[in-house]
Amino acid sequence: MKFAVIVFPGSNCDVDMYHAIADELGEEVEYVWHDEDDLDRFDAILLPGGFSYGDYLRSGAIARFSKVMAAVKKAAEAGKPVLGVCNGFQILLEAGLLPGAMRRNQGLKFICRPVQLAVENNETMFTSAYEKGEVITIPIAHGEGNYYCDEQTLERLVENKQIVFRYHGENPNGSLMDIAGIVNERGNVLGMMPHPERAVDALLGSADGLKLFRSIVNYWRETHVVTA
Ligand SMILES: NC(=O)CC[C@H](N)C(=O)O
Repeated sequence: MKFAVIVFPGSNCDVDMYHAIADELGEEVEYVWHDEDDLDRFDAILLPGGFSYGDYLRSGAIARFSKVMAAVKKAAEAGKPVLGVCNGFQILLEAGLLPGAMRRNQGLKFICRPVQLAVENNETMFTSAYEKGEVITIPIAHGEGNYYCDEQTLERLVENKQIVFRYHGENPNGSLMDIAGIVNERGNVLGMMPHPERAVDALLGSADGLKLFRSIVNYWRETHVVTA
């Protein structure tokens, strides 16, 4: 299975993402610069965190016009797994690949620390290796993670089980319904504020993020590898 890590000017979690896939997961991975327009050779697309274009206007608001985003849309339409973490999530929202928007954190401060998440939906291609309701520890690092959407959208998210991760115990940024991560209706595009790529080894304080990447590989094998 081959992963793409999309790199924008200002990305800063691309190396961690690459490390998680290459060294911890043991799968093929390649960096892809934002001005590429063909992602057909990849099976899954990863949009890492950072400060693309310096977070000017709003986080992700400029990156979504990058050439590569048309190819990300195409991959999403083809049903390939697309994961956006933190700034990657913000870009997916700005690009309209996920519903809703991000506001500044309620306390108006950048927050960088581990938080607890509850796995709300473990029936996605990103979460099948978790138990339903499992509480996991994953670090956050953002200034704009206060997820917001209108009432109708929220109802739809709940009805379709699109809320995948919720903050557990304490909500660090004021997001609606403690939302930490959502998928699109089809279930193949996941955006999340916490950083699973920073939680792939007990040495880093948690390895809980690894199951997310394993779920993607399991999904891909189930759908692509033919066994006798
Ligand atoms: N780690 C990140 O991706 C940061 C995202 C974005 N720049 C923010 O502060 O909200």
